[in-house]
Amino acid sequence: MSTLRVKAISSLHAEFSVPGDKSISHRAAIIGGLSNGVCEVSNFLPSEDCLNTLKAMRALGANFEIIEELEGYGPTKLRIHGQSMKLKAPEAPIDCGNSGTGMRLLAGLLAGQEFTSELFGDASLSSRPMGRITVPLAEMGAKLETLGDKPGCAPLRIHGSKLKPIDYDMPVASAQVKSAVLLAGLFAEGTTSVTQPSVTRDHTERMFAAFQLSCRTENNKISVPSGQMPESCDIIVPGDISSAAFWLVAAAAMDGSRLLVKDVGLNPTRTAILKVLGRMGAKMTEILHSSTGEPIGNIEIHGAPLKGTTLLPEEIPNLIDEIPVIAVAAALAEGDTHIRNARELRVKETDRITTTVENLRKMGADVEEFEDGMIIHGGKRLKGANIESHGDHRIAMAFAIAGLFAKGETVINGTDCINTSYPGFAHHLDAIRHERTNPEDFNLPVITK
Ligand SMILES: O=C(O)C1=C[C@@H](OP(=O)(O)O)[C@@H](O)[C@H](O)C1
Ligand SMILES: C=C(OP(=O)(O)O)C(=O)O
Repeated sequence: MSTLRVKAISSLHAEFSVPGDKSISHRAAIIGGLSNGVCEVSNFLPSEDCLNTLKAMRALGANFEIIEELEGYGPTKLRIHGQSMKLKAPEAPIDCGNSGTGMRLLAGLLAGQEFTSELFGDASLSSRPMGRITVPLAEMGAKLETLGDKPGCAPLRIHGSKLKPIDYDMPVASAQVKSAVLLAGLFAEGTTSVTQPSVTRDHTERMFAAFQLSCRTENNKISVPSGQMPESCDIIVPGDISSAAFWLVAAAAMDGSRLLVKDVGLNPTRTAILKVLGRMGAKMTEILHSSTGEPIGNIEIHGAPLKGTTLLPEEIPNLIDEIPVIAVAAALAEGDTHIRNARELRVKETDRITTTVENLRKMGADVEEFEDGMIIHGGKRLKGANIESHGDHRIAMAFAIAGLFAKGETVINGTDCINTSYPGFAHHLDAIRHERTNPEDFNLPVITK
């Protein structure tokens, strides 16, 4: 089991970009693989989650060629050969690894195929709820079996069939469920709609538009007609704001620091963290430099003494993956931070309410746990501790950031999981820990094939 050791730093002055967006990379692999030609994808995220989705699409017939590779990880630039909506039956069960997004989106895709397939994942993924997708997909006419030891959990056996369209009132604010139903909708006979209880990330809708698939959003109802063919196109994946969030928090909480994160996704359904850090007192400027498809830009942030805040219920889905590191920011801020209405955290890679609270307490923070979140009474000096990631990438990275502020050494146990979403995190952490200011020290090694 690998570990990271972190000590406090006194300044952070850096400029760099983070690897590609995980959500967008999954969708580029899936929709590119369905398209009617060759798609070049730049800044693809070569993390384990996205590589599993890419391999899944290859098992379904959509091959890819690597143009550029992040050394030791996988493709950052590739060419996907679309299958014009005609997938082949995979020869073996498909491994989704640790990825809820991969499994749920692929299940939607497979529900409409005229063959039987199986999806499985690691222990964490095998304990996450799949009923949220099997229910609407069964309503569309697919037969899905959950084969896991835990009821309603993976592995999934999917007996695909001709689908009928549904008008689905989604009970949870989940972009994965929405996307699974919309992908299935491409293979249904008629128009499929999903109504979401509040705005969730809209990368599927934007990716559909990039591939010239008609898809309408009106008052939180998203509708997709069937009988469409995705027109192949080239995709540039922006940097992942969920990865940038770790450094944004580090800079925000360090008075006198300056950080410039370049070429990062600024999709408004993902930027709630910027609003929260702004309310906490961080000084920020966003400069948008491209807004076709997915908005991309730079974020410049200056640290300041932070104060507590309350996360708004409608913000929760738009910063769900950033909550562990927001909790770290809250522990470093003066006053109370209320994180409630966030029950969804209990069904992520770990129960992130428990794992965040447990590790914050180990570091000396004052935290109250609730069924749907936590209240953090900030301002106590953090102390180094032995942190357990429990195999959860966001927990491992969030507490590496906490370690940059703690008295004494912080040891994070179980850091291999970081490759789920952020290859190169250890390199960036090393540059930050050594208080490097030269942008070149942050570059990750890319090999052209
Ligand atoms: O659609 C996506 O790409 C994602 C949606 C979110 O999950 P939910 O849809 O379960 O909220 C998020 O936590 C996950 O990391 C990525
Ligand atoms: C929850 C996450 O991802 P997924 O649901 O795809 O496993 C995450 O990346 O924090």
